[in-house]
Amino acid sequence: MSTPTATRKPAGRRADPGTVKRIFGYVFQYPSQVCLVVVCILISAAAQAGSALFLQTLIDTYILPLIGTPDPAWAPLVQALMLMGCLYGAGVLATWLFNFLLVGVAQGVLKKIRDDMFAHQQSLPIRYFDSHEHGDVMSHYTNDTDTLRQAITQSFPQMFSSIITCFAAFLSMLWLSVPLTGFVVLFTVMLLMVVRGILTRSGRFFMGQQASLGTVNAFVEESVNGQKVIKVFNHEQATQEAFDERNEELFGAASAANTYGNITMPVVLNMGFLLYVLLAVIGGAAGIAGWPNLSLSGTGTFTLGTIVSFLTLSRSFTNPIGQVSQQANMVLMAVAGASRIFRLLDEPAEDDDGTVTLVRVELGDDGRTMTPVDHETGHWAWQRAQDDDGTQSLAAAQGLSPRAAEVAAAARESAITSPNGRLTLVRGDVRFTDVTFGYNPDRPVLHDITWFAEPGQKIALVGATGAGKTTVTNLINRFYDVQEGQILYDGISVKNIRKPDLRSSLGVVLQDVNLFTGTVMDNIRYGKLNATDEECIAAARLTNADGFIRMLPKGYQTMLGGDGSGLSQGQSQLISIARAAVADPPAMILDEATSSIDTHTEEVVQAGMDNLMKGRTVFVIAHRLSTVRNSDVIMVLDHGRIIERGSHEELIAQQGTYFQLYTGVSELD
Ligand SMILES: Nc1ncnc2c1ncn2[C@@H]1O[C@H](COP(=O)(O)OP(=O)(O)OP(=O)(O)O)[C@@H](O)[C@H]1O
Repeated sequence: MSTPTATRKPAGRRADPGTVKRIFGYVFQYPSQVCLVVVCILISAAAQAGSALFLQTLIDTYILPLIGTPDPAWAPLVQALMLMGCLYGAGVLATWLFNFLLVGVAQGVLKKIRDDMFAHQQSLPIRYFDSHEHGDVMSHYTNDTDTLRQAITQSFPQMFSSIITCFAAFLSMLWLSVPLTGFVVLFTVMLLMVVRGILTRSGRFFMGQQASLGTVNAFVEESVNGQKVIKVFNHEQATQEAFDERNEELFGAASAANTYGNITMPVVLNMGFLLYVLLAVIGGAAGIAGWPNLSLSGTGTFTLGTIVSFLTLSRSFTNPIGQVSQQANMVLMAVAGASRIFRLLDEPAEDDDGTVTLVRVELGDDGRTMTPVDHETGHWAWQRAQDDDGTQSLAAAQGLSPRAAEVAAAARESAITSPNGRLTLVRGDVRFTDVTFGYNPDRPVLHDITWFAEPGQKIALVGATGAGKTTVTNLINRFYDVQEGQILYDGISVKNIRKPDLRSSLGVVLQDVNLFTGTVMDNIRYGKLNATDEECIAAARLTNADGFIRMLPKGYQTMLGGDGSGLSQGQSQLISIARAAVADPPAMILDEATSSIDTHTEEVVQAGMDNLMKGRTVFVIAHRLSTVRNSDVIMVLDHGRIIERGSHEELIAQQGTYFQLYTGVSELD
């Protein structure tokens, strides 16, 4: 099946509204920890402001009176210092505790998000994977979640803590002098305007940075997978250039975002120093002139203690603004990452309106009575839901074209249904009527296809590359749904069969073998998770995989890498055939399943397959026409249309396209 990268969607570049709310939705799943964190942050901020405020008393009440005193009493000063130490200690302890708690909360949130993402990913339709770059999807689990971790452990708490500290410092400053506080506030408003200007510019670059990171990831993943092809075609240079282009884009977005991000703190710090100097001058002058301080604590004059304390508080007031703006950059980045994560989570899951399920049945002597059972019997049946009187599951005549209605009636006629009408024996009777389909609805790939497979037949689909053979099988197992026409499976519209049941009735072996990390035995057992070792070995024997598996260093216990490393392509294919065989499904789709197996082995495997599929329907797609000779029906597809249909002998006798292809007069093009 072709999945051209060009059709894949680029990553989104704008954060979605409501993202922060959703992040907090996850965070508040840990209510007690979050409450404790808030309390600790409050304690830490109060300790900071309290100790700064205490400086005034310390200087004016405990230190200045001692200056010039011949026999100073140190005890009160020591007590005051100890009190201040306790204040600092409480602050440090609270800060440590909330940081400690946040690590647990953040990791819990990330685990939950990864779980949700992976679970949702399993429910997404094939269309999603066909249209999104795989590396980009993967970067949701790495880069995007990492930015979120930073936001939860650092940015959000620090922002909250900064706001509280700021507020506490503000009240404390009012306590010391209202006019000086007014001056600080005015100065801060100016500072905020500068910071806002910087942040507005950096915000959009952070989203771009996350999206570019996804693109770079996707490209690296694609190049690692395609390393051999790159080398064979000497495309190292071109690949390098393509990578540089993407890397350059990432560099641009990241530099822009971080340049703006990184200048915020220095700007705030330097303006803070300026304020510090201005306050020291104004406070000092006011003190010398003896101006009233007009404080909330009662009007007095500016003492040395007041000025020192006020200066410290002014730092506690402006520094958090710098921290907030610094963290705001991180938050913007996290929101960008989280937006991408939530976009994946919001992708509509594969819909499934099917109600008909697949059950194993014991078949009565009359050939019609069916009793659902748990064990293997070699017979399956489609079971209608309790509330389905047949109009939902069986192909209803209404809304169908006359031809489709006729086919549906004929299919119903030939279906073997239990006396109570709830069970229909699975026989592998598949009928396509007037099916038109395009991956993009505007560009049909299959045009008005009508064909049928009788139970137990081996149906071969042949035709040029891109003719639509794989697409036909994609429609049978409902990776995609038809836009027009109907597909019946034992007289039941495939749309009415629950997708998992439909798919477990169809064993699929693809040309692109995907093995998973694990032993050979595990990989075969993937076809049926509760299969015993004996069943797996029997399946391997049947498909002729047993011989080479026993030659492997540890036989069935040999570990395989996810890419089937250590095996030849043909051997990987044999394992995937054994995997399908162990599932023992009622019908099978073999899409170029034996293309990498030598002709001799293929004959043996084919014999095993024929054995396995006796009495069941098999759909075979093969370019090697010798392998489809013994099919009951061969259909020749050309540009999405069936142009010939018949047995090998019939088609040869017709001397049409198949004859030309078979005899080599014409090539598949
Ligand atoms: N996921 C997809 N998205 C969009 N177009 C697709 C997709 N898969 C296949 N196509 C297009 O549909 C057409 C039929 O493809 P299909 O894979 O069915 O051909 P095929 O006959 O199986 O070819 P081959 O013998 O090369 O496997 C092609 O033009 C192909 O480009």
